[in-house]
Order: sequence, then C-alpha cells, then structure tokens
Amino acid sequence: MAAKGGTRISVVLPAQNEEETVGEIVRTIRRALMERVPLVDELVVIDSRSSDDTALVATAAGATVVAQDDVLPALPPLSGKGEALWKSLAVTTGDVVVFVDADLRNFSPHFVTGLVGPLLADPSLAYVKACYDRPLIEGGPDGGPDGGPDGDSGTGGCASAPTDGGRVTELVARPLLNMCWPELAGFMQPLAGEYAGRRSVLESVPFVCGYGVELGLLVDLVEKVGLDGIAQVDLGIREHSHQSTAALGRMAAQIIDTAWSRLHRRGLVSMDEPPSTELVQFSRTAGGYRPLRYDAQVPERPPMVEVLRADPRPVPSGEVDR
Ligand SMILES: O=c1ccn([C@@H]2O[C@H](COP(=O)(O)OP(=O)(O)O)[C@@H](O)[C@H]2O)c(=O)[nH]1
Ligand SMILES: O=C(O)[C@@H](COP(=O)(O)O)O[C@H]1O[C@H](CO)[C@@H](O)[C@H](O)[C@H]1O
Repeated sequence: MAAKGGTRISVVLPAQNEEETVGEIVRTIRRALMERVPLVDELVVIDSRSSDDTALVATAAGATVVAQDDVLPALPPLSGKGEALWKSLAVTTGDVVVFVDADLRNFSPHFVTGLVGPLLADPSLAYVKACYDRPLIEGGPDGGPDGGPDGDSGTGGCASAPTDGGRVTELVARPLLNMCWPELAGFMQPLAGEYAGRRSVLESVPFVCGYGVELGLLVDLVEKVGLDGIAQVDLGIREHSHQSTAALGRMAAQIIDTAWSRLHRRGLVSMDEPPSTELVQFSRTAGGYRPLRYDAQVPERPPMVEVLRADPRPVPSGEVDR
C-alpha cells in the first residue's frame, strides 16, 4: 500500500451479458481491494448493451454501473468492446486504469494487484499486460467452443490442455504480430483482456471499437512509449466463457482489419486496393448452406484527450463517484 501513495486506481469491467460472472468478480474486488485493503478507489462496470441482468447484478454486488450509450451522448453511439473501454475513460477518475473482462470464471484479486504493482513500483512503465495459461473450458454456459449461439455441436464440460484457449491469439494475432511487429513477439498473451495503464497514456491513443482494441492498443502504445514502457506479468491461469468458433471468426476479422489499418499508417501496405471488409460465413440449411454476411470493418475512437478538450469530462447524472 505504501507504493500506492496518492495514486488513484480505477478498475473497469466491460460487460455484455455477463450476469453469471460479473457479480462474483465485483464482490471479490470490493471485499479484498476496497474494504479490506483500500487499494482500488473506483470500480466501474460498463454495461455494453446487455440484454440480461448484468447491470442489476453488478449494482447489487457494489459496482458503479454505467450504460455505454449514456456516456458522451453527443457522439453517435458505436458498438463493441473497445467502445466500452474507451467510454470508461470519460467516466472514471483513476490515475491508473485496470481493465478486467467480466466473464472470468477463476477471478482472484491478484489479477488486479499483479497488474497495478509494476505501475506503482516503476514510474517509467506506462502499460502492463497480463499473461497466463488459457485452458479451453469446453461446454461452458454458452455452450463453449462450437456450442455457442451459432448452433454448432457442443462438447462435454471439462477443461482441455492449459494452452488450448486463446484460439484467436494462437491462430491469428500471434502469427500477425510475429510477421509484422516482431518487436512484439515477446508478448505471450497479446489479446489478454486484463491489462492496466496510466490514464495519461490511455487517453492519448485511439481505441478500436470492437475486438481489435487489444491489438490496436499494443501496437499504438509500443510506438508511443517504446517496448521498455510496457511490461507483462504472469498471473498463472485464466478461465473465461468461450465463444463459438464462428464468433471467433468474426473477432479474427476485426483483428485483421485493425492490423491492416496499422500497417497502412506505417506505410507498409497501400490502400490503392483496400481489403474487403465483408466477412461471409455459412450456416447449414435444409437445402444446403446460407451465406451470412458480416461487416468486419471496425471504427475507432480518437484519443480521449482530444474529445475531453472539446467537452470537459461529462458525467451521467450522479452515476459515478468523483
Ligand atoms: O460489445 C462488447 C463485447 C464484449 N464485451 C465484454 O468484453 C469482455 C471480453 O469479451 P468476450 O468475452 O466476448 O471475448 P472473449 O473473451 O470470448 O474473447 C467481456 O467481459 C464482454 O462482456 C463488451 O463489453 N462489449
Ligand atoms: O485470445 C483469444 O484468442 C480470444 C478467445 O479466447 P478463447 O479461445 O475463447 O479462450 O480472447 C481474447 O481476445 C479478445 C480480442 O482481443 C479480447 O477482447 C478478450 O478479452 C480475450 O479473452
């Protein structure tokens, strides 16, 4: 706690339909890191257009809940995880902001303390990424891999090898980063959903609105603060709810779109022939297959500092402790 000093710490959980898990994560943070040890000053759940009781459960557990579309209402609302994370910057006050997914099934306080510690101990650090083993918990609540809403066949409810999870990391993000940003090859979990940063730095970079947010932040931040400004911390094992393979295919498309935009900014690819932004997947029908078309292009938000300069920190009425 001595290292905390006067540093304010905000923990943000982006949550879309996480009523099953968000409550336990919030209660654990409140009990261990706000009541027993006053390390965390602010705990905010960004309700990202949930259709379940996420907001109710998170509020009852003790979080400040802010609806994503209530933040910066003068701006056209956008969707996606990155939108939720970007908007959290406008409704939190911490000098350090910690992001934790709301679907973790083995959350423990060390997910927060492990990320905050390096930032409190080393002022030269700007950003800390988690790394961990990622077992694939099959047959989870949303059916787990291939058992999700896309109706693929689900499988039994047991964990697989410790590194079978992180499918988009292993099949898309890691090869992409090794080929195009070899200086980032040392990050074991580049798409990890748990990370922390100094507000001053987080507010100075754009946020990709969808699932490209982690890759976009990593690439943009290493350019801004250098590799020495970013650390990674081993948090052991991370278990979370899994999406279907088709859903991860759509996630992968957003990540590839994000990588392409960064390669273009670095002049490594030309936009004379921009890539298509349509992803076609297929669904089995009685008579064969039906094409399902998705827009894989993800918009991004500008650095929050530019927006707040124009519109000082707007707070939804009475929803966030100042
Ligand atoms: O539009 C969205 C999509 C996801 N999420 C949250 O972002 C975190 C990671 O998303 P998800 O679990 O879908 O990704 P995965 O971990 O399966 O890759 C979870 O807490 C989601 O509830 C969100 O707030 N808004
Ligand atoms: O790392 C990955 O491959 C994906 C999917 O993980 P699983 O195969 O379901 O364990 O999960 C991550 O990717 C998302 C996109 O960056 C992040 O937003 C999630 O927080 C993270 O869990």
